[in-house]
Amino acid sequence: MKLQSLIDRAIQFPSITVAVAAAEDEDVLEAVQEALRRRLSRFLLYGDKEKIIEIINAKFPHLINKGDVQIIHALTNQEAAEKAVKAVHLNEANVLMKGNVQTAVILKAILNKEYGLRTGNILSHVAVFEIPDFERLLFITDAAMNLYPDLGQKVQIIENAVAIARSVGVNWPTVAPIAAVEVVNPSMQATLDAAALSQMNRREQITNCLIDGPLALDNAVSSLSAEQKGIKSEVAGRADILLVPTIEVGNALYKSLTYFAKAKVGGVIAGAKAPIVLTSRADSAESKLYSLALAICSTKH
Ligand SMILES: CCCC(=O)OP(=O)(O)O
Repeated sequence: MKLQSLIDRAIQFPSITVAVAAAEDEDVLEAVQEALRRRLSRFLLYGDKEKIIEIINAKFPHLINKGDVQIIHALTNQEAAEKAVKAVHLNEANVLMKGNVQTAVILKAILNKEYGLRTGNILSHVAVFEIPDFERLLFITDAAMNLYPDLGQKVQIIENAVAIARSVGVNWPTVAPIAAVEVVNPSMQATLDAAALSQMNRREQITNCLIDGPLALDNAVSSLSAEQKGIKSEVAGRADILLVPTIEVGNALYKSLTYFAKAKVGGVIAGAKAPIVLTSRADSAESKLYSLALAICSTKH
């Protein structure tokens, strides 16, 4: 399965409005151009207006006369993030998109008690990868938001990721809580949580998916590795979603897939009032477009 399938799916939904925080970035504006070309969405671009127009004039001149794009000036990245979040809060936009702004700055606005986008649920990051020589899309959570989730938070992180996977057609995803080993070790919290999550799934406390762990990364994604190690698990070698134990594991895995394995990626924050497109600032325009498609698929239409 390819990430292009996300765009094919997103095209079928009615066009929505996306609020971009700190849009003064070439890759962001290229993704905007590609989304407009496919009639995926309209855009409210928040940021340094002069810089945005300068990049558009130099690189994407067709954008400037589009009625589907509105540019709103903001003095700082923080102001751009606040204004974009407020636009979603006020239902002027259906999706929020991180532009050239640090994750921490946009998260602060998202979590604002007055105008932020929190619901009762935990917010968590879900990334989906198309990896060369790997036959299916692989979801990884959480590489960007929750630092050291406890068991209760992991339950909600899985539920958010399952909802995202289902929104793009992976209807009964297999979930591997990842650890350094595939046996329960009382000294390793990740293995204890993985065992508890698997049992909660068996007892239908976590539904719409199949969870089994702990699994190490190799036996989660490779049946051969699982076979060689004698691991009997319905998820081993078949994992659709990898639940990582900490943000460091998730973020390093995310970036090693994109930098070393040349994977393509799309990423969103789930569990908020509206989907939030959140990639690394250094990700390509293509990745930002896939992320937008993922957000559109997961929007309540
Ligand atoms: C999903 C990756 C979040 C991240 O690490 O963003 P930056 O690279 O922009 O810090």
